[in-house]
Formats: sequence, structure tokens, C-alpha cells
Amino acid sequence: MTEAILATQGISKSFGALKASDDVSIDLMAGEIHAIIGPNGAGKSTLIKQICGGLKPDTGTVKLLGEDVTDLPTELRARVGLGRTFQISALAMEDTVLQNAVLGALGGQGNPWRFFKPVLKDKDLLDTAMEALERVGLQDHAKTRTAELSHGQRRQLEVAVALTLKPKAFVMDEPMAGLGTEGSKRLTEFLGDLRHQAPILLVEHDMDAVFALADRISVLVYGKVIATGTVEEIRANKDVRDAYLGDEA
Ligand SMILES: Nc1ncnc2c1ncn2[C@@H]1O[C@H](COP(=O)(O)OP(=O)(O)OP(=O)(O)O)[C@@H](O)[C@H]1O
Repeated sequence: MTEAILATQGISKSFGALKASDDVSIDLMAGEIHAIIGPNGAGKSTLIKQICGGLKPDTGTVKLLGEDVTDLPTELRARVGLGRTFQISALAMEDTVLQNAVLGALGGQGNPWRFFKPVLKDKDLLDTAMEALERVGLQDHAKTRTAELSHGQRRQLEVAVALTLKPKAFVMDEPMAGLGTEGSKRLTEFLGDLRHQAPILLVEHDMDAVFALADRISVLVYGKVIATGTVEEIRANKDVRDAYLGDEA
């Protein structure tokens, strides 16, 4: 069997009596978009935090490329290949698009003393940053102040920043949030293509985007995965309809 790029095995996390993650095992295979959906409070953010390193599971493991990364801090997970984009933008709005991308690429070099060097003249960093901007179609905006980008372009820049670390897998937390219909459509197309570069674990409330993009969907309810399957399987699953999707599905 092909090995998962990213996987959780039996992850549990309690807050007092509340089980926010209850024995969660999910995997992300090469080339796929695996969406995690579930009602508010189902435990999606808690799960993502454990995968990315912000929260330690009580039990269970997180594996990246077969290596146990459960005890690694967030920055080290990023360096070994976990690319993350956030629900709230981590971009420096007053900096240019290129500066943001260079800062991302700098993070990958892992040497804080480099901050004292003129990084915008470092050819390797600039090349890496420009390559990432080209990949997301922002190369013509390299000198634009980030604050002047549209919402959708900022999302693309976040992906570019993540790309500078050459991720083996992406974890995306609600990338469609705040985008209009047109922006969501464009980002949907972009992510559909990006999955071939690195697979994407996607937490998303926009069901149109999820159904258009996901190769597989896992449904979380009260911290437990109640179903994993293709879009068709999830749409047809009675437990899922009862718990989450309602009649309109
Ligand atoms: N630090 C914490 N301390 C106590 N309870 C927490 C903490 N973090 C999350 N919870 C609880 O754990 C449960 C899962 O929360 P979580 O934010 O993971 O859900 P979610 O699926 O991401 O929700 P949403 O879709 O609303 O973002 C909720 O009942 C929440 O109140």
C-alpha cells in the first residue's frame, strides 16, 4: 500500500470532560485534497492544531512522510514539509508581495542571524520567492504593497509564502473565508491544480468548494470521524445527512 504523506493515528484531546478529538485517524495521500467538515464545535480547529504543532494530543501520533512528528514544534514541522495557511492572515500588510515571500523563504533557511544580512539582495532567497510568486500567478505584483492586494490575491500570496518552504503537504484552514463568488471560484481552480504539487488537508465551511474539490471527505462530529469517503459516498451517507448536511444535501 502507498504510504500516506500526512497521517494522524488515534489522536485524542480532551478539555476537562469534553473530548474535542476522539480517536481520530485520518490520512492524506499524494495528489489528493482531503476535506474535513463538521458542524461548529466538532473539533476541526483542535485537530488542525494538533497536526500543525500548536497543541499536543493526549494520545495518538502525527506522521509526516512516515516520520513521527508528534513532539516537533510548529516551525520544525514546517521545515520538514508541512505547509500551512491560516484562517487569519499572517502577512505583513505594509511590506511588498516580494518581501512577504522572501520572509517565508528565509524561514526555511533556519538561521535567525540572517536577519542581519540584506536579505532582499540574496539571490537564492529572491529566486525561491519569485518562483513561488510565479507559481501562484502574482509575479507581476511583486512590488505591490500587500495591503493593496484583493482578498483572493492575499490568499494566493499566503500559498506562495508556504510554497517557499517546498512543502510536502498543505494544511489549509478555511481558505475560502471572506472571498466572494468569483474569488472562491478562482481559488477553487487554483487549489485543484496545486494538489498535484503537494496534497491538501482542507478545513472548509464552503460546501460548494468542498464538493467541487475534495477527492475524499471526512466528517467530524463531537470530535469523532463518523465517515470518510468520496463526495458521492458522503452525500449519500445517512449518518452524515442526519448529523450535518440536513435535507438540502
Ligand atoms: N482551549 C480550549 N479549552 C477548552 N475547550 C476548548 C478549547 N479549544 C476548543 N475547545 C472546545 O472543543 C470543542 C471543539 O472546538 P473546535 O474549535 O476544535 O471546533 P471546530 O470544529 O473548529 O469549530 P468551528 O467550526 O466553530 O471553528 C468545542 O466544544 C470547543 O468549545
